Amino acid sequence: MPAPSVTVRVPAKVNVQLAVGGPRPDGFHDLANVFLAVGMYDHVTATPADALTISCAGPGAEDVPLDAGNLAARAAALLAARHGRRPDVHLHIDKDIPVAGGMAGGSADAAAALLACDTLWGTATPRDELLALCAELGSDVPFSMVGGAALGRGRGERLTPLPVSGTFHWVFALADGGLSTPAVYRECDRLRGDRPVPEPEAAPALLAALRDGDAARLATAVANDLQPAALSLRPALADTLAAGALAGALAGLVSGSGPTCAFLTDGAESAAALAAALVAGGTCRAARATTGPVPGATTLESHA
Ligand SMILES: C[C@@](CO)(OP(=O)(O)O)[C@H](O)COP(=O)(O)OP(=O)(O)OC[C@H]1O[C@@H](n2ccc(N)nc2=O)[C@H](O)[C@@H]1O
Ligand SMILES: Nc1ncnc2c1ncn2[C@@H]1O[C@H](COP(=O)(O)OP(=O)(O)O)[C@@H](O)[C@H]1O
Repeated sequence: MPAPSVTVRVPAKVNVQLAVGGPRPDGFHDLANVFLAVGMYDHVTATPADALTISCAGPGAEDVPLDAGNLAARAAALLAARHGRRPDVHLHIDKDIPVAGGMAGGSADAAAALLACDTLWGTATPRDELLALCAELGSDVPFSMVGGAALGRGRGERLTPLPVSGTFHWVFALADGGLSTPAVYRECDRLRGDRPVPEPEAAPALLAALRDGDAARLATAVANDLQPAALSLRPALADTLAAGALAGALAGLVSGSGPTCAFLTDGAESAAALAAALVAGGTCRAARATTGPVPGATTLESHA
């Protein structure tokens, strides 16, 4: 008999539109956040243990906290408390999503840990309760659980699924080091100064391009209100965006709070060529071609 364990695969995200409102009294910002889950994955494996412990392997693992501050650990502790049990589990995170990269790696691990522990412990938490726990853990965590494409309102946690035709081809230019999400929101506020900020709204043309699977139209509609702030904090990202445009991307933008840059292409071949050109140009640490939408957190193996 193998040791009882549950492995969950969970994808990264890109924000094809991120419209950011003014700061709220609670420190968050209202958003119109159009999420797309893309095929870059972390894997979280839950195994019974005497106490809640975490290990992590993969690129950037040295920057992932292994204490109670790890979002996956917080997820396990929250689920255990909800069911009045001890969080007696070891969580191993196999990381492929860039750490602090604007691709929701920590949120992904939190969603995966919730699903893995719920399966391992047989707690059978109803889906709507799992999603409420996700929202307690972080604004992006509900989307990591559901995947696909969705519009996030409020601070990004109130989701409406979006219809998408076909598959979009992306290249992600990975940067050295991360950017702090709160610092990027603060910089966004600072750059805006006293200017009035409109209510964030999803662009109808963008939603139509997703629905129709039209990459060329999507390319004209992608937008990220956090991009000026990310560029202000990390000016070298302008070189990465320029390199992608020069190499033929349909569109390029900073992913969420950055520093990963996302490029839309018209197919798998263009994506592979663009990734090679970006790496050869030397403006990024690595470049990865992949597609979206893909499903959210998914249980792969269960030996419970
Ligand atoms: C910017 C986005 C875009 O999807 O993702 P990343 O680029 O970080 O992956 C998200 O809004 C990040 O969501 P997430 O990383 O879950 O943020 P949370 O843990 O909820 O909040 C961390 C901090 O970010 C800021 N924050 C977050 C969400 C929001 N709507 N307004 C904010 O101002 C606040 O300073 C908050 O204290
Ligand atoms: N499981 C986790 N994976 C990655 N980072 C985590 C995790 N748990 C907590 N963190 C912390 O969250 C910060 C943001 O990481 P991450 O979620 O990868 O980036 P982003 O918010 O840009 O999408 C990291 O710098 C790290 O300190």
